[in-house]
Amino acid sequence: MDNDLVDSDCTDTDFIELDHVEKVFDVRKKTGFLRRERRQVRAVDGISFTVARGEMVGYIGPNGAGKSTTIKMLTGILTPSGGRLRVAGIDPSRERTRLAHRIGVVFGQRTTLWWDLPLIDSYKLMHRMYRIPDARYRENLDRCVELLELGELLDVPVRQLSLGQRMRGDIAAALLHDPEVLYLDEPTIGLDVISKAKVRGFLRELNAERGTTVLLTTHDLQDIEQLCSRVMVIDHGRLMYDGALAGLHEVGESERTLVVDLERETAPIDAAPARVVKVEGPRQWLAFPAGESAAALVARIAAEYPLVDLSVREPDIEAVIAKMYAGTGTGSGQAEKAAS
Ligand SMILES: Nc1ncnc2c1ncn2[C@@H]1O[C@H](COP(=O)(O)OP(=O)(O)OP(=O)(O)O)[C@@H](O)[C@H]1O
Repeated sequence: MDNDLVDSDCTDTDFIELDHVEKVFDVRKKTGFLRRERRQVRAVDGISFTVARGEMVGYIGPNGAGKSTTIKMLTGILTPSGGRLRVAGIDPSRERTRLAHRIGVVFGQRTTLWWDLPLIDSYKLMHRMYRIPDARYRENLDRCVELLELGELLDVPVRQLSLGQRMRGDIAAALLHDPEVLYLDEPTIGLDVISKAKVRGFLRELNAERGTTVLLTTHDLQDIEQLCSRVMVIDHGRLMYDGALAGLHEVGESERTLVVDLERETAPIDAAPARVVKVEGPRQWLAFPAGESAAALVARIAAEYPLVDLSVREPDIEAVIAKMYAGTGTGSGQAEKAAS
């Protein structure tokens, strides 16, 4: 990584910096045959936070919360309506091209690859577009091909790749120019368990080895649990929580579910504070506080019951956030305001 490229007006602790950032969209809505009403949608409503160099942070919230809008401002695609925003000391919307050499972006629902070209041709085009020195391009490509298992896929047109293969291809594309910051918008959406594990493993390694700063939006709490020590929750464009995932579970009093398969039907398992919420033959579902260790609970059950198999299900983000609001009485903020 090119540490010598770091701007002097940015320190390692405020590598990404948002200070009361706002984004307001003007929307025209048809209200009658010839009538249109102008409305303002306050997609991001005064958000402030900093991310240190090398941090991996989850950025989560319900649909329409303002996550993508924030990421688009952080890449320079959108200009904030108010507030101050810097990435590596750069104002993204003013110096979008300069910033592009320092950041990588992966949108899970869209691809940056050329649909009809073999994967390797997209990478060759990026090599030239970003003017990546040959040796560095080769080194980064080899590393991504190895760790993301892309070797067999390089000559396959992107349109023929599975979703998981395409996602790994997109992640490699975002990293060929050695970005210091990687924004990932739903990188595991629609992937099967094995593909998710590959993507997560790769991101962990990237962060550990290269110190790449990662900002991750996702609806999958396991992404956060396995990758991020810090999570920020936004809703209605406002920052509602910033801290550890375990703390979020406490605020939201959320529960995880342990699904156990026993050798035979038994009476409901007695393992407080976990409680049986459903029984179907030899399979039982136990809800337990998300902040508690699943390993300790499993060990207790395994010692007393004929356990054959088990899995742990995470609460979904919407449920955690809904409970969080129920506990604090917040979250009913108005995101939309009539402009005139
Ligand atoms: N270009 C736009 N014009 C008008 N409104 C917009 C525009 N882009 C986003 N919005 C609105 O801003 C709000 C925040 O949208 P955003 O896409 O940032 O949410 P999100 O948290 O990424 O949601 P999701 O999880 O569904 O992707 C929504 O109300 C959305 O309808």
